[in-house]
Amino acid sequence: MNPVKVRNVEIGTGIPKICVPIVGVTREDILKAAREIKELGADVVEWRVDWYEDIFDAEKTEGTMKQLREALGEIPLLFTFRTSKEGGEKAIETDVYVKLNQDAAKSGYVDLVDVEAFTGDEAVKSVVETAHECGVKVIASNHDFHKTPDQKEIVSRLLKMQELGADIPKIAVMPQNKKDVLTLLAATEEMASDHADRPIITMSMAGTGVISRLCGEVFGSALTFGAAGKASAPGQMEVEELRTVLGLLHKSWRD
Ligand SMILES: O=C1C[C@@](O)(C(=O)O)C[C@@H](O)[C@@H]1O
Repeated sequence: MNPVKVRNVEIGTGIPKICVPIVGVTREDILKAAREIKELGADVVEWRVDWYEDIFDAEKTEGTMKQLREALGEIPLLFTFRTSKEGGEKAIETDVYVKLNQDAAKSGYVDLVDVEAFTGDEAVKSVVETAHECGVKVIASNHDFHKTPDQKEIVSRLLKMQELGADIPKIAVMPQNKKDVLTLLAATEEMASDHADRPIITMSMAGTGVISRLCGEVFGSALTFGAAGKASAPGQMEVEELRTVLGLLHKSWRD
């Protein structure tokens, strides 16, 4: 397993890292959330730019990104445009999406970018290439807000992300019952133990899947999303509670 180092945070070793999303609409809201998260503490902050009202104005976006970087100090920043196809707030053309991510990587203000793995292989590879040239890490992602694919399919999607050159493959799926949560956990364990040469991130969403956001250290998910106020997906716990549970499990769990 090769951990991924961003600033002072090592993703892929020890307690799963906590990533807190910012889902503000205005620059003011976004910076306010950043200051609050800095107080609360987070290993990584995700800026969900699909919520931002000026995301298609390159100048304003760069200005907000710069201020966000300053507000966060040394906390690593993940830039994520979640498309409406995968549960996000806005639709976007592929070429605009690629450029947005490449510009973010080139800005020097972000440490990681999220690229949706099913954007098209060439598009994904070009984001990965630019990001790596800029020293920025890439999380490839896939979301199913309706169901949980079978174990083989989940593993094959994560493998595809690894093959496309992502530093961290990620998948979020919706359980329709408790067995679906077990399927996600089994796929996580299989991928982490047998196939992955890098950290992975997985979660089963909503209340039914909440256990999957807590047990990453056991089954092999390196990072978990926790909310500071407004959650960016169903099932996220509040950061402080999440940190407590992860710490308690870490104390007693041995492989
Ligand atoms: O990909 C993910 C995971 C997520 O959907 C979750 O379920 O916690 C939350 C999103 O903000 C993030 O980009």
